[in-house]
Amino acid sequence: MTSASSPDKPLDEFSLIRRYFHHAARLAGQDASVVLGPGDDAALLTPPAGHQLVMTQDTSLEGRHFPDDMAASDVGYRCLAVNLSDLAAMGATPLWFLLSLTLPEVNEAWLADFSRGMFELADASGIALVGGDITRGPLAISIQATGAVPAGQALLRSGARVGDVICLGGVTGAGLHGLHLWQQGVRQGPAIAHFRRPQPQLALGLALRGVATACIDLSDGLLADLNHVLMASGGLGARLEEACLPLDAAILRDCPHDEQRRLQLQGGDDYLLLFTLPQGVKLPEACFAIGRVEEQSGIRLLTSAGETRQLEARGWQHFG
Ligand SMILES: Nc1ncnc2c1ncn2[C@@H]1O[C@H](COP(=O)(O)OP(=O)(O)O)[C@@H](O)[C@H]1O
Ligand SMILES: Cc1ncc(C[n+]2csc(CCOP(=O)(O)OP(=O)(O)O)c2C)c(N)n1
Ligand SMILES: [Mg+2]
Repeated sequence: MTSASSPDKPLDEFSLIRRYFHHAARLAGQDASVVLGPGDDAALLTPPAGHQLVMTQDTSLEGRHFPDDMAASDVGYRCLAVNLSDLAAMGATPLWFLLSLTLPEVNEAWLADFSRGMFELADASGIALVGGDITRGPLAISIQATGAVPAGQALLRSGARVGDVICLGGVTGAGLHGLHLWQQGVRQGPAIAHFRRPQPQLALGLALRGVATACIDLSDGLLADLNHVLMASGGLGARLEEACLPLDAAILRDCPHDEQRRLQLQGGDDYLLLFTLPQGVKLPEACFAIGRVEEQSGIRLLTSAGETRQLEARGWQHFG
């Protein structure tokens, strides 16, 4: 975040909220579920009949989740995207979100860009900002998002069964590759776009309801997140086929072989869906079948040379 502050007296907290985050007025009449948005002690919302609410929260910190020289509009977009990705993984339709902002100072240019980027994705995804909180401190953005699923239809991590096909909603690796390129000063190209503005797979999540046996979104890396599904499904294992693992064209071109594998299997920040399908179910468009769920615990790779290699389910971790 740059520190250009306004020469004028900074906006007070309430004016700032009204100026940049009172989006509810634009939603009036458009979203009848929001009885009261920002402005009262709490939001007042009407859940859709016959649905269960799906709630998630993710915090993004400058320097840890996004680089300190990332454009504010991309920061706004990204912080909401990572939460929508969790709703997608549950098969939920987005409804409402709360925004908790910790700001080192009032920088109006930054706030205008941040809110523009955030609302760009909010409007495109049909999710309404209904409240939040603002405090002073090192830049941190925490979003709590709520969605809905018809009762009993949420996609869970725990439903994978032996014999299920393990599938990917796209090509992994671009998230971390984008971060590495960013750190080298690159500011353009598909991997950078992917890192700046991850695209939550909401439509795929909806299409997988009643079809997929388990689902998760990839934030920490393919192996680490697949391991969450296998553990939640009763300690199962998996066999992945090297020949079926899709490799990003730019990674193939730019990176040495070991790095290609690391980005593909352990790179975080992909925000794609990983899901399991019962054998014989048609693979959704633009998805990849990469292996099978097995009884034997652990993740194995069947290499193109026909050897079986044990893989460590390592990925991004904040601690340890
Ligand atoms: N501080 C916390 N208190 C309660 N539950 C938490 C906390 N942090 C994470 N969780 C829960 O642990 C689970 C895994 O969280 P996380 O690793 O952040 O998953 P995700 O990648 O889906 O965001 C989620 O169900 C989340 O709600
Ligand atoms: C500046 C910067 N350094 C490193 C990363 C890589 N990174 C940070 S957190 C993370 C994993 C996802 O974040 P987390 O807080 O674990 O989200 P969750 O799994 O809860 O969705 C990754 C891959 C990044 N995105 N930005
Ligand atoms: Mg989380």
